[in-house]
Amino acid sequence: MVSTELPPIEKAKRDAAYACAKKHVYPGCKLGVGSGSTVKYLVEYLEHAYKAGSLNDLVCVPTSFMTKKWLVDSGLPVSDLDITPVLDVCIDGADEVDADLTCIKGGGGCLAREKIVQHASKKFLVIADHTKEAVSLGDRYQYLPIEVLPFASTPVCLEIPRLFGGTAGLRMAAKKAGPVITDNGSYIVDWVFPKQKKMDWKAIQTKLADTPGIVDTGLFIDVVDEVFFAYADGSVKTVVKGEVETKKA
Ligand SMILES: O=C(CO)[C@H](O)[C@H](O)COP(=O)(O)O
Repeated sequence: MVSTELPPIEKAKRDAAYACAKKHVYPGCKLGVGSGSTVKYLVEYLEHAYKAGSLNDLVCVPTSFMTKKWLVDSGLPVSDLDITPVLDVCIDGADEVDADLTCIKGGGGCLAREKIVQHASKKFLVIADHTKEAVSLGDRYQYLPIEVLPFASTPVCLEIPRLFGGTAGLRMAAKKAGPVITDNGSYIVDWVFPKQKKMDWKAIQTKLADTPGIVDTGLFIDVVDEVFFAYADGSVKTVVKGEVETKKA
């Protein structure tokens, strides 16, 4: 659809996004749209398909300020969960995906809204370049983003290492003095977890979700229906709960 030469990693992100959207987005689809640089290519695909008339009556529910702006700038129909509380499909990126399709998300700080939109969707699909593929979480990406109410941030930073080891600290802004503020007005605590082979992520998620002040974590467990991993050679592998299929893009 777009033939611009891209660096290999960007091309892989685009291949993953296009392959997923071609298979799963249809006219009238109520679509949750994730956040991050891979999702930017999903928005590019949607714009072209919508303007070409092949995605009539599409409705997009964004997971972040940034994605909403991309959708609006692309002329795509934008809604929210008050108007469109039940979605057909949600497509999002990830920071790492393990062999059980458990994901770490939140590198862009949008994890709470991403999880809410995912939960509102009948199907959840992940698009990723090959650098996100792992056997176990922590193989490539060493920290878990956690959204925290500002009032609770110091106790939470102390409690997480006490419970599970590692270190935890506030994510600091790059072009502002002080912490990153999420779209919900919260902080992000990045927990650098210990590099153990077997972490019980379900138990960790339960414990963290029970901790006062934690809004949510970037762990997405047992919610992924299909992952699209794209590689530098142009192939795209889809993984559906244990079943793998690889296609040339
Ligand atoms: O969870 C996210 C944002 O909160 C993103 O989906 C994740 O960080 C992947 O981003 P990218 O596609 O830029 O690598």
